[in-house]
Amino acid sequence: MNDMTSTTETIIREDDLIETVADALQFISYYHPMDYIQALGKAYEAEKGAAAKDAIAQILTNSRMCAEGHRPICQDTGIVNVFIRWGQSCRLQSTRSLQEVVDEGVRRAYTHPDNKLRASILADPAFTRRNTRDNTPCVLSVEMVPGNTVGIDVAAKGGGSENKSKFKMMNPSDNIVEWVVEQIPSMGAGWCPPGMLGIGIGGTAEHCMKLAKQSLMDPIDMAQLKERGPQSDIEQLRIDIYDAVNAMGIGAQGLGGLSTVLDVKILEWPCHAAGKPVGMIPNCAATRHAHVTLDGSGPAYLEQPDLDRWPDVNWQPDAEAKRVDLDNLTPEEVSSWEIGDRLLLSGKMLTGRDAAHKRIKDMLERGEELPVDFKGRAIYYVGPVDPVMDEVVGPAGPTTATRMDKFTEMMLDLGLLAMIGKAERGPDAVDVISRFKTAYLMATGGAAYLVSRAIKGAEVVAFEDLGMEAIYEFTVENMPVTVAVDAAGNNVHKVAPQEWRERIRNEGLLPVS
Ligand SMILES: O=C(O)C[C@H](O)C(=O)O
Repeated sequence: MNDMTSTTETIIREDDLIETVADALQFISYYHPMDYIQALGKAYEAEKGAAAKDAIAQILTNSRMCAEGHRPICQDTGIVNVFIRWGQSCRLQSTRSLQEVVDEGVRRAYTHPDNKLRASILADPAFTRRNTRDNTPCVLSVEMVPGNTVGIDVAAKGGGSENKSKFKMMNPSDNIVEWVVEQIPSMGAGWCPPGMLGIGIGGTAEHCMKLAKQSLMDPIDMAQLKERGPQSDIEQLRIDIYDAVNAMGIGAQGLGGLSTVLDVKILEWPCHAAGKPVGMIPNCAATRHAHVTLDGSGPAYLEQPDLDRWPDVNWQPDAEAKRVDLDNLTPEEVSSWEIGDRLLLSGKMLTGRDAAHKRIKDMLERGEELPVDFKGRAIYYVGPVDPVMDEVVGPAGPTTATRMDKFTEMMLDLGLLAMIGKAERGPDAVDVISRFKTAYLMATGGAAYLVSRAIKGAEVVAFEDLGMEAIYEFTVENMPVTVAVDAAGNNVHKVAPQEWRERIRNEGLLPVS
């Protein structure tokens, strides 16, 4: 009962809130929301770009594997965002703050022994960047509302998509569609399209960003909206942005294609006459959120989805893919690869991401000897989830390679032959790659559990204190990757979206919905 006039107090027990948050976070770590997975299934059917279709197939296959195996959809199990609508007749029975109680739920979820999730949260972000080890604290927003229930939205937001958030304090007459279209190229593919765009309009600088994030909690309904037609200016704006962004041809993982966004969500709030604040936050292929309601009767649990409703897509490696023996990799072989080539990697590779690269740089500057020899090796930009049961490693998909651009010359100077990550490389990194006649390969972001099946051995070889950011040596068997930058300096993320933008325009290919 959600009764404004109710005088009875509802007691929300601390344990019930903790259990509810923990259960919801475990649930969303392995079940995609049904609306997302079905919209992605439709995008798969409609997709005409072969590389983008292959990437979507990997994401769909990964999604089903995670739903069946109860393991995380993505190695980046996110920063927890919790939105609570607290009914004013409810009282939390606890001596701890609401933040502490919700964080206890986060802690319990992320350290669950059967499905341990990755701890990605670092305290002291500007300086020592210490991992808090249990993914706390979450980012909590509370709104007091009439009633005697507590509505909770939990989301686990990936870092790659959060990194691409945008904000502009617009002039009142500025055009929002034009601004969004201007931002999209600078977002690259690090936000793991196809996903959603959440947009907040109005309020103040900080409030429009919160609205943008909150809008992503709504289910995907663009197909229904287009079918029934817009009934408000905001709905028309959603459609205009959706069509304009998909016409850009960026496609899944930036590989060129018809589906870049599956939906555009907008929330608005009145604002000052002098401005028009607009915030935009993309959500990646690992879209994870759920809604639960507490009414004082005990913990709230989410209903298990019907796995038969997952699209029937079973990704298999391309029969034409080139097999690569990493243990005998030569500069000549690397130079022979061309953008778009599908490779199946076997043998040993090193891993390393942000913190490891920074430490290597610091050690080189101090003239210290590195603990690992990179000569002739391939490096995979990844921070895996810890293994459970008989796994050698948990889900281990790629992280955004662009963040490693500033270290690329240093690493290639150490003799590295190939890099594996996700999304595009910047122009400087592409120049360095072609100057050193090496290559950048991409794995599919959002297919972390599927990728981890190719990893047969994993051993930490340096910087163990960095946790998931340590340097591992992985032994892989037929790990699927695509050549994204070749030794000649060709760049798939530059040419493919261009080609698809023209095809969409010239052949009248309608963006899917
Ligand atoms: O942290 C990660 O593993 C990946 C990150 O979400 C990214 O997309 O770059």
